[in-house]
Amino acid sequence: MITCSAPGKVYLFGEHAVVYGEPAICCAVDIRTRVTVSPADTITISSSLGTTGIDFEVHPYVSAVLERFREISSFDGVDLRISSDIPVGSGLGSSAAVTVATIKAMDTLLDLGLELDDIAKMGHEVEQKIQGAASPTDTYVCTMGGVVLIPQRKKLELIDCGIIIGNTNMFSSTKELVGNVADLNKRFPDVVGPVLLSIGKLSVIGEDLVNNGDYVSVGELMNIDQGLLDAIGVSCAELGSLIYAARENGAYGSKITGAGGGGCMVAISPRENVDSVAEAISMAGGEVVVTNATDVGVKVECQ
Ligand SMILES: Nc1ncnc2c1ncn2[C@@H]1O[C@H](COP(=O)(O)OP(=O)(O)OP(=O)(O)O)[C@@H](O)[C@H]1O
Ligand SMILES: C[C@@](O)(CCO)CC(=O)[O-]
Ligand SMILES: [Mg+2]
Repeated sequence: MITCSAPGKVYLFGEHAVVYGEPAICCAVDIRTRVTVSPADTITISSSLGTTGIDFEVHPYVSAVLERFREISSFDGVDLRISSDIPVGSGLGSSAAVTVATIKAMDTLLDLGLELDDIAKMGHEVEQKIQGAASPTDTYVCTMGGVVLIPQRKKLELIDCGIIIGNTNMFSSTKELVGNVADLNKRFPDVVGPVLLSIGKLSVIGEDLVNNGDYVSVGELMNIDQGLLDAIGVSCAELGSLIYAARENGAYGSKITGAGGGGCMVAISPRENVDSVAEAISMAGGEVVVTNATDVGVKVECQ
């Protein structure tokens, strides 16, 4: 029996624009998905979503990973169990974490010796296949851990401040939100194009600010990013009220994280303000997760 885990993530800047090749800065957080595999005669996938075989309705990401391993290796079956602290479909990279943890678990079970870069690449291919369009960001950061700049795949300094997540508990599908932005861009390219370019500029400026620990400026740029994300239709009233509650109660900055349209917002704050920001988000109706950046990417938990 082998158990592997991978972390969730929050975006400081750049979700959606990164799908169009713009830069993004993304940070792994200390909330993890665990995948346990043992050899079996047939394929069984068990999670909070149900128990299935290969099933692209219920378990699309894991099914795609297992099909991929059928192409590169041979195995009769596998008993695969998922347990996760990352809320599903909420902008914290649950799909990337389950994909990458499954790849590492199958790699370890079949003794294939994949490198981390191979795992991130396979994870990206799986997200592209299932979502239609996907950037390499989520699968790369949850493979490598830390704070990463995409598309350069460059590690930045780990951020050392409070990270407070507020979950609206409204499910949102990344595939659907990415599709909505694509439609808007098709209809109004002269407006949406420059917005996506501006989002990309935030990461160009943000790289040094992150490395220098200038979280006041990082927070200001996160607030600008939120305005631009709202402009392309991926915010909503519930996210907005959590985002403003955080800003009014001591956050450096706050914004949607991930696909938006529901799911989670993220705030960064001085450590001494974490409690007041968390309480404000909770009072505004959000489910709060206080977390930290983590350098620990995908890993074997036990073997
Ligand atoms: N613990 C889990 N068990 C089984 N499947 C999961 C699990 N976590 C995520 N998934 C799969 O990932 C899908 C959600 O992925 P989606 O990309 O829409 O959201 P997300 O990854 O949480 O958010 P984002 O991509 O914005 O960070 C689920 O519908 C399911 O197919
Ligand atoms: C919305 C998006 O930019 C982030 C999802 O976490 C999609 C992607 O990068 O694949
Ligand atoms: Mg996802």
